[in-house]
Amino acid sequence: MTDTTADDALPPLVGPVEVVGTGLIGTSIALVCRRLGIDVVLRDTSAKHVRTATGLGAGRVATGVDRPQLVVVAVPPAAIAETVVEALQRTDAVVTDVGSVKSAPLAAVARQVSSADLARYVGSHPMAGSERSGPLAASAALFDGRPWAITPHAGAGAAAVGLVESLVVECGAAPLRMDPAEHDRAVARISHLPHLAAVLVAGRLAAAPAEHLALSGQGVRDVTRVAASDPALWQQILEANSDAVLDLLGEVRADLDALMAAVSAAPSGHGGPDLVDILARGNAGTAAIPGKHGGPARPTRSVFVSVPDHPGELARLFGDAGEIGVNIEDVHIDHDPGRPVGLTELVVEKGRAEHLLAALESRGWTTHR
Ligand SMILES: NC(=O)c1ccc[n+]([C@@H]2O[C@H](COP(=O)([O-])OP(=O)(O)OC[C@H]3O[C@@H](n4cnc5c(N)ncnc54)[C@H](O)[C@@H]3O)[C@@H](O)[C@H]2O)c1
Ligand SMILES: O=C(O)C(=O)C[C@]1(C(=O)O)C=C[C@@H](O)C=C1
Repeated sequence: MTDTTADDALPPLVGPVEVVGTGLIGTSIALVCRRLGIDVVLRDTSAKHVRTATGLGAGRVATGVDRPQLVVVAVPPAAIAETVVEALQRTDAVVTDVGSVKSAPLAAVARQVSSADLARYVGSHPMAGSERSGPLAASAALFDGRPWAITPHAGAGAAAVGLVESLVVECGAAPLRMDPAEHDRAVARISHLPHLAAVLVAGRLAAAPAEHLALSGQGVRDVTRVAASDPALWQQILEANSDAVLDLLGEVRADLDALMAAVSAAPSGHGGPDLVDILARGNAGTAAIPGKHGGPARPTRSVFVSVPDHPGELARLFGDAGEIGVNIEDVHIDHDPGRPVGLTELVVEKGRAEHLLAALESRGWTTHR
């Protein structure tokens, strides 16, 4: 894997950019391009999605005479290869796709186009998204600071690779060049297995007694968020990467057996050494996840603030944090049923938390230490 990039050496993205698939990812990319003043043309098998995306200001409906500089294919995984082939044959543009799996679509495209056309195709994959689908979930800020894999094949043209990297940089993401097969093994571990773990945990909730669910706190929400994603999309992702996913599931099956043995061996339910080793391995895994901006994760601390449930109060809290000079790394908002306040958790750099607490209190905010 290579961290790129010398921005000034990249070919400029001037457009038009054609986006095929105006869902969450396609419309988000289109919004970024429009913000840069680039002409964006939109295509989708769903006329409703194109209408919604144009209504959001993401671009205009494609015509028969557009000459795109770049085509971005943002359709579901099973439709990627045929859509990339169609774009390579219909235009003379550079073509990228944003699909979650890279090797299988590349192999299918390579079987169907000439090597000259294949040189204009460069796969990519933004590591940003949501459990929501469709254009209404889109945001121009979706890719800010996120990794975005670029997975050129051996015959890809240098200018085509550079143009795709320009798109990634313009979207505010961090480009990482990777071999397609290595990419697929990586996402099996850092995206597909976590998704399946969330699904298994959330599946245990589906028919749970109401009095169990009434106790739900942040832990279960943190672990299950992505399980709310579109099952049809994820079926296609997992089928396209089944070998790498199955290898990991086999390892997890062995881990589960070890975990069950450790729990049952624990003296009077208090956890013996094996159990604590397994739990500590989880600590090591979470510590290994790089921080939002790459490199090791910076230690953070949560600052809890009560926010009155009135229009403008959250904006005032964020404005105050900005004036105090503390960067908010993440935010969670919990509503207290029956009370006109929300509990807002601001995740900030650990060393800045005390300063933020004191400064917010001096401005009249109710904090929880
Ligand atoms: N959802 C995520 O978090 C995420 C993140 C990174 C990459 N991806 C990848 O991006 C791609 C799009 O995912 P999404 O979340 O935006 O899905 P989405 O369902 O929000 O959007 C997909 C869009 O493609 C359209 N479409 C379907 N078949 C088409 C076809 N043959 N031609 C033209 N349009 C077609 C649909 O109508 C829809 O508007 C997928 O390949 C997915 O693997 C998703
Ligand atoms: O944040 C989320 O909701 C996601 O699931 C995003 C996520 C991921 O696993 O990180 C999911 C699938 C995509 O291929 C890329 C990104």
